[in-house]
Amino acid sequence: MRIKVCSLTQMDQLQALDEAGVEFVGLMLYPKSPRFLGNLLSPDEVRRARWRTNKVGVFVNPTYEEVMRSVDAYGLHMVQLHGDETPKFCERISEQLETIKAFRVAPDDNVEYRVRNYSGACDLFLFDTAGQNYGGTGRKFDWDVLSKVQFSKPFILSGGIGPEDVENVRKFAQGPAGENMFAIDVNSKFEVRPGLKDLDLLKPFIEAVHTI
Ligand SMILES: O=C(O)c1ccccc1N[C@@H]1O[C@H](COP(=O)(O)O)[C@@H](O)[C@H]1O
Repeated sequence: MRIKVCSLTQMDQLQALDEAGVEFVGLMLYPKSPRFLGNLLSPDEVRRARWRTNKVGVFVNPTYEEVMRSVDAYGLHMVQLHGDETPKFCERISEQLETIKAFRVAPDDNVEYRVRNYSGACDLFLFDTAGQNYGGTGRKFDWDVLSKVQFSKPFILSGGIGPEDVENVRKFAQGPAGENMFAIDVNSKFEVRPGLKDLDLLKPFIEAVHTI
């Protein structure tokens, strides 16, 4: 199973995750997040780095110009839209580069209905847990709601996934929704503090996830 590690703010951590074979790393470009990249990394250094990992810019309700400026500055490979972006906006971004549309799932949500207008407007769906803020809740939603959905796009499973979840992810990947599951996404459960990951916790987890 592929893995995305979100909200990195240090060059040495990005380097270590690339060496660990992480497929996607997230750069938090939403200024209101406690994990906001701000000027913690040099865009030039990030753009020039020769990593195999894909750099994903994470945005909440950005303008088209903001996204494109960051794509150029950091050399982003993908964009994750984690707010209330319309299908039209997602489509405009996805004409330029691979686009992940995030959906924050609440109890009893009709996921199939929520995603219905986004099939042609993005490349991947991401399912996270609904909360007071836009993301980084550290809480899981009921993954079973995905088991009944007829998916038109592959998805990334997100929201509160932590070091103890390898077997839960394995079981879910073997179930009815598993064939559409493209990757998992981890974030706050592996933090020392917002923006700084505990690599000792992450590395064995990454290895285990890669066996799924
Ligand atoms: O982490 C944040 O601060 C954040 C803010 C705004 C939008 C998205 C955010 N993070 C995303 O939330 C999910 C799940 O995180 P967690 O595992 O529950 O901490 C992840 O995709 C992050 O990209």
